[in-house]
Amino acid sequence: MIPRVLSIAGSASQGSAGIQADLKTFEEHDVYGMSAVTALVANNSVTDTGVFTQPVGSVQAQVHASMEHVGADAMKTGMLFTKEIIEATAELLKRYGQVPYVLDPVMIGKMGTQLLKEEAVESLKEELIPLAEVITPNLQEAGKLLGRSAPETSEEMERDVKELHSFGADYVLLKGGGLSDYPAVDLLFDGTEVKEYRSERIDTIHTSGAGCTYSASIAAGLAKGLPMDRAVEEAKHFVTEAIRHALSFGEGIGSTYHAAERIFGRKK
Ligand SMILES: Nc1ncnc2c1ncn2[C@@H]1O[C@H](COP(=O)(O)OP(=O)(O)O)[C@@H](O)[C@H]1O
Ligand SMILES: Cc1ncc(COP(=O)(O)O)c(N)n1
Repeated sequence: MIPRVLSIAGSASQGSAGIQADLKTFEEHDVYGMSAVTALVANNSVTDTGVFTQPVGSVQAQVHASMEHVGADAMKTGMLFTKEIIEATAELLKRYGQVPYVLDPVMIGKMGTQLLKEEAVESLKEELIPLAEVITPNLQEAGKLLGRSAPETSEEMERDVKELHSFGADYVLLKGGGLSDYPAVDLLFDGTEVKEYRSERIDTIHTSGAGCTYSASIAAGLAKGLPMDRAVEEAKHFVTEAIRHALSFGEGIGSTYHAAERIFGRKK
């Protein structure tokens, strides 16, 4: 049977991130993608209230529908926005989530939109992180979870990836995309050993959806039965090509190109 992956996340109407990035990424990995939408994010220059949260019952109904009709080999969560949705998601994962679970602790979008309420950070830490096989914070998210400023050097990244492991996920993947003076280095910690995933830094501002694409790609790899280090390695190649061939539509931060690896291959 085709591997199946469910993403519980927000809709990013402009197509680069969130559920849209997840489903495009799942398709590129030949896995069957499903979604439970937590909120619709439609920020633009015309409206200033661009986040439309789903009621908890809607998120529950979507997960029940996909799990009862299809089932899943892996799950991922992205934008969860409220404490109530986080609590409901934790219940759903306990009921259905006996499969690898990738938690992307989405907090702030690249355009500056708040994607997790401040008062929900503690619930994320207490209720969801202990259920995760892997969490994939960026530098700012790592700082927020640890209650201090974001790491600014590779030494601080190494310190933080180790501390984050005590929150209860099996693995922590700390993404170093935000360290602009360094190559794009991410650190994976399993409680014993820190493993490094490195690519060259691509000179672009168009990285919207990079984190979503990376975590969705990891979830797809795990659904196919890859061990964590291989799933991350494959996903790192996938997201690097998606950034290399990012799409600029002329306004603001453009989109990672989810089909890049299929169309252009991997740069040697
Ligand atoms: N300019 C870049 N060139 C190459 N890789 C990058 C670049 N920016 C980010 N990455 C990589 O993209 C992935 C997503 O990371 P990051 O942008 O830090 O996450 P997020 O989108 O959650 O903020 C990581 O593997 C990171 O190293
Ligand atoms: C609905 C939604 N979810 C997540 C992100 C984060 O995107 P990124 O992968 O660029 O951090 C986003 N911008 N919108």
